Amino acid sequence: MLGGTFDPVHLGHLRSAVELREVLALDRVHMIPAHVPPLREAPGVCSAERLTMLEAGIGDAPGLVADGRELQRDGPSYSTDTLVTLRRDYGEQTRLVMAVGHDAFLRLSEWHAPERLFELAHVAVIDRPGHDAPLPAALESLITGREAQDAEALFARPAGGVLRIRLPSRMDISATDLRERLAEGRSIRYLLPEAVEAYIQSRNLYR
Ligand SMILES: Nc1ncnc2c1ncn2[C@@H]1O[C@H](COP(=O)(O)OP(=O)(O)OP(=O)(O)O)[C@@H](O)[C@H]1O
Ligand SMILES: O=C(O)c1ccc[n+]([C@@H]2O[C@H](COP(=O)([O-])O)[C@@H](O)[C@H]2O)c1
Repeated sequence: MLGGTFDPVHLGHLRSAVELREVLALDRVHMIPAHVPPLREAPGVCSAERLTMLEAGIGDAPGLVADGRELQRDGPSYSTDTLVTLRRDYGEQTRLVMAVGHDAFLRLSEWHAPERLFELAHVAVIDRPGHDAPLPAALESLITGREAQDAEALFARPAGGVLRIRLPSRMDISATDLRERLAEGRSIRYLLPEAVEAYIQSRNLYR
């Protein structure tokens, strides 16, 4: 699972998904837009449009799935609730991984039921350029004893571990920067898939 606000999806997300799948030999990466992101203000673009952009961005990429399951629930889109549904789909013994960028990981101890999260999945932390702040004390204690040195050690169990990953193509791209560029009438070309740019232009989003 790679969840996000995806407002809009960009190449930082998509390359991370492709490389996670390769590096961890995953069958599938479910990219799941948050309907109601729990720890940030409501996005300017509705979840249905963010899902449409994600579908356009993924195109026919093997193993990547634009998964709209969080749009089916009201209230904050807690990742534990989503992982419960993925667990139900894949069964108790399947190894599940929730991937987050380092910036999102830093706030994990503020999430809804973080201990429960580790009963449901492993957490893979993706290194992200410009985001190297040290872990807060509450997070350090949450992950004590959970860190795995490599994928083999992580996957000895179906859930409960933490793995830090430095993916080959780290990209200094953020949705915040894309929204600012669009608001200022500057180019976003080559920072996200052309199909997503075309959708944004056709709907005049982020102006
Ligand atoms: N360039 C990137 N490289 C690696 N991980 C990323 C990158 N951009 C986002 N992520 C991760 O993808 C997930 C979803 O991110 P999100 O949709 O919030 O994108 P964002 O670019 O961080 O957006 P915003 O600037 O609006 O906060 C988070 O776990 C985030 O850390
Ligand atoms: O479950 C939570 O409490 C929770 C709190 C904050 C963020 N998340 C999830 O983390 C992912 C990245 O969030 P964001 O805000 O960085 O786009 C996305 O799937 C969110 O739903 C989840």
